[in-house]
Amino acid sequence: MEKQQDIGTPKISVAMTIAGSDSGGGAGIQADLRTFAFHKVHGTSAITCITAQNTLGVERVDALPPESVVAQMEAIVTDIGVQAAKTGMLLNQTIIAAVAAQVEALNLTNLVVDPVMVSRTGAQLIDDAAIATLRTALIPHATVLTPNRYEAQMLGNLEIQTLADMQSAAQRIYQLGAKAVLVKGGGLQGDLRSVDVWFDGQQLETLAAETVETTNTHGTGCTLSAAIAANLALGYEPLTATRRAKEYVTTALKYALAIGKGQGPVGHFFPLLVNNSWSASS
Ligand SMILES: Nc1ncnc2c1ncn2[C@@H]1O[C@H](COP(=O)(O)OP(=O)(O)OP(=O)(O)O)[C@@H](O)[C@H]1O
Ligand SMILES: Cc1ncc(COP(=O)(O)O)c(N)n1
Repeated sequence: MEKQQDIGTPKISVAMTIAGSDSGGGAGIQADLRTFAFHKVHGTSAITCITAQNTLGVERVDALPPESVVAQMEAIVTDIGVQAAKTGMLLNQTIIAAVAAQVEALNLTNLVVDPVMVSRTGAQLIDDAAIATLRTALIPHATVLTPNRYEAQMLGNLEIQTLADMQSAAQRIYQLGAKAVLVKGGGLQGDLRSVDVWFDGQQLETLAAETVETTNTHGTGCTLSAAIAANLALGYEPLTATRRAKEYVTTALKYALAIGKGQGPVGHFFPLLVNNSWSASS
């Protein structure tokens, strides 16, 4: 018998998401793992809570015990190892405190913190005690912190209407200790919806993209932070990782999925479209 040729084992980067499950598959863990897969990064997950959710909204949320979240992180990092991680919906103060302590204990360095506190429509998702712990215990560990308009208003303690307001917010929030802050424009009006502002203590950058006219925007924030983490895992510098992630989100928004009766999710796998159809048959 002929000897099988050794083709070797290709190396793959690994990323971890610490976030909630979205039963509708549009945001949370599901969006993060699809984003990692698109970037050819192996995705691992520490689940914080289970949401009963669809394109119309969240019906119910069940938290996992903080010990479970911490154990998932430990199981992943001590065996497989990760080159980058992101946090999404952490839900309550005890989970936030436990995740922050574990980030420190496991010495996670490339960390994207998506401070899921207020929805794009302005509804507060976590209580004040949880926000306080996020601010003091987790945010200082962030390589990139990605608040949306309302989260930035809360963290920066100011109103945001204009590009100048976004710039002030990024500079103020930077004082909380993240290495870089990206204030996202999705919750603003007109073309500011597709503009984000970056501040890393030195560079103040405006990241602008084409505005996509769609109501199917569910999961854009999760997808952006997961794509930043994927690009960090691939070895890109934080600002480059963020620019690449923004390009990905913009294209995914162009191919957003018109499913459900509400806001459909972005189309993570647009390169798989054939003749503008998702149908598997030719
Ligand atoms: N209509 C749009 N066209 C292009 N880019 C957009 C649009 N809406 C949002 N974005 C971009 O999507 C990313 C996510 O921003 P957004 O402010 O929507 O975050 P979020 O509120 O956390 O997300 P979500 O809407 O999923 O809760 C940002 O880079 C933002 O600029
Ligand atoms: C489980 C879970 N996590 C996060 C979000 C917010 O998602 P996004 O801000 O990307 O719409 C969500 N709706 N559900």
